[in-house]
Amino acid sequence: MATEHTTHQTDAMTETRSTQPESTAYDVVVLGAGPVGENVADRTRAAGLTTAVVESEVVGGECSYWACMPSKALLRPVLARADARRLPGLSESVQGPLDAAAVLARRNSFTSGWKDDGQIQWLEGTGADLYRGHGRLTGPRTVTVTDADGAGRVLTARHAVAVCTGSGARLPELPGLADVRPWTSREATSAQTVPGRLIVVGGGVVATEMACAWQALGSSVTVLVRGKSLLNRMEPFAGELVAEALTEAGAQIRTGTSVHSVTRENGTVLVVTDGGERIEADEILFATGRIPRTADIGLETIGLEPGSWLSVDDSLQVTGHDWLYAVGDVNHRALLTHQGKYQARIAGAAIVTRAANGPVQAEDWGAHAATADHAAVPQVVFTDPEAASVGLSLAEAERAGHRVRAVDVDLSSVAGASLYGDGYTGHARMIVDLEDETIRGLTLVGPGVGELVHAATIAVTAQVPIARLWHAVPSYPTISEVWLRLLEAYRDA
Ligand SMILES: Cc1cc2nc3c(=O)[nH]c(=O)nc-3n(C[C@H](O)[C@H](O)[C@H](O)COP(=O)(O)OP(=O)(O)OC[C@H]3O[C@@H](n4cnc5c(N)ncnc54)[C@H](O)[C@@H]3O)c2cc1C
Ligand SMILES: NC(=O)c1ccc[n+]([C@@H]2O[C@H](COP(=O)([O-])OP(=O)(O)OC[C@H]3O[C@@H](n4cnc5c(N)ncnc54)[C@H](O)[C@@H]3O)[C@@H](O)[C@H]2O)c1
Repeated sequence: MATEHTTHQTDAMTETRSTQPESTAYDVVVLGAGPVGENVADRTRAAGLTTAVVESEVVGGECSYWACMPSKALLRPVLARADARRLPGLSESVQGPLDAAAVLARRNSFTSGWKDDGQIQWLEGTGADLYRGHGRLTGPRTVTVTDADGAGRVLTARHAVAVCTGSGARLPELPGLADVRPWTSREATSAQTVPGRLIVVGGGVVATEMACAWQALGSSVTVLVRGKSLLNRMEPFAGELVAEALTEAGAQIRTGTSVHSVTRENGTVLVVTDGGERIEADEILFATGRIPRTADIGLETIGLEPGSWLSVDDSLQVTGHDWLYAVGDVNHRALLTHQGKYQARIAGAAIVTRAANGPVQAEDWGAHAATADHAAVPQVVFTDPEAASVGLSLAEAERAGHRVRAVDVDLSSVAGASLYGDGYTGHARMIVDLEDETIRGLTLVGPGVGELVHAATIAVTAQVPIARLWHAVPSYPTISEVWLRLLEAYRDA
């Protein structure tokens, strides 16, 4: 790959030569090699733009090592056992505890022992140049990389810098919290032993998934939720059904409960709640949201606020800087790997088109607009039962001023669901826009529904009219027949 090495020193400056970092020019510099940075680089390289990628930890980012992959590796045996336990003839042989050591070992293999050789190989296959070290903007179009030995290197970008530095765990401000050595999502996904008792603080996705995993692996889990319910960004029945199942699995869920203080003595964690209750545990996980990894990336050198989420337009360009893109978690549009990778494809295409002075298709659903971020973000919560959604919930649709109707179906009425497992419990809600009779959102909760959500994503994204959906016939007897029940419920209401 052609790169242009420039030495900024003149002969008159030879005495400073040894202290000036070497400078290398690229078409594109990508800061952060998580799933999103990798995909931006893949797109710009595919179009022949020279591309540098800077990574301070491991290529593959949070998702591969401390988030999606290890968490789902922990949860998969939990969900498989729960499914098996719903089937007479099979349930008798899966009544015992999970082999936690084997589950943790399989999880370890999915993170390649937290080594990134495979991901580096993939990245190098794209033709991008990898720089290991901490990257900071040091002015417009300029990134300085400081490696582990403290040596600096300057990378300049002819066309674009893409900030893809992701997010980190947010901890509440509680006195002495650092001394407690709390778990964040990193420890919750990488722990090598099962704590006897685990307190989980938070009611979001990380809290519910990790409560489900560690309870099944043998911990006694207590979830402290400051609000009234779990998963409160989804339809209310999602949090209710997941809470019921977690409770049935043995976890304790305390809603309306905040941590007043937390200490650790002789290895034991003691939480005093705002109601004065004292709860002891061996570990405590704070699953209390995310902060952007922008505190130390030189934003101040280009007039932006360090530590802030980076606000972007639909082509992922940072407001006020035509050479700067912020893609993935760092822009706070949708903190999900698949959505960040979608943004990466859009941003990559926009960078390539602008570099060639081509026409930018920034209109809704155009090649250079991440419109789905507003209209059709899918998500699967891998708890037992799974909760899957795309688009707007009823509350979100109403808040946005859409004239909608919610259509509800009990999933146990679907033949495929009752075959899937005895006592199948689940629920579906479709949000129909009454202006054009298209679907604005769909939420499914129940065992195995995660694999169903993409059909809904297509329907929402393509704005398929209800009249046409009648011709999309689901196979009998699959859980997908919920679509028929939803259409019937809409027609007959
Ligand atoms: C426990 C957990 C489970 C999750 N499960 C799912 C799931 O099942 N499905 C899903 O879609 N999403 C899931 N997510 C969300 C998903 O992990 C993120 O949306 C995704 O990782 C974001 O990708 P990213 O590339 O934007 O950021 P990251 O994955 O955070 O990658 C950013 C990269 O930038 C690097 N970096 C940061 N600063 C610098 C710097 N100054 N210089 C050089 N490099 C730098 C970091 O080291 C890192 O490698 C989960 C999150 C958590 C916490
Ligand atoms: N399967 C998946 O798709 C998946 C899995 C895990 C995480 N993620 C993504 O990662 C992101 C982060 O997840 P998360 O669960 O950490 O964040 P979240 O924003 O989903 O949930 C945070 C929870 O912590 C609570 N909280 C915040 N501050 C608190 C405090 N001081 N005290 C008590 N409770 C507090 C909130 O009320 C909320 O219940 C999410 O946006 C999610 O999309 C996705």
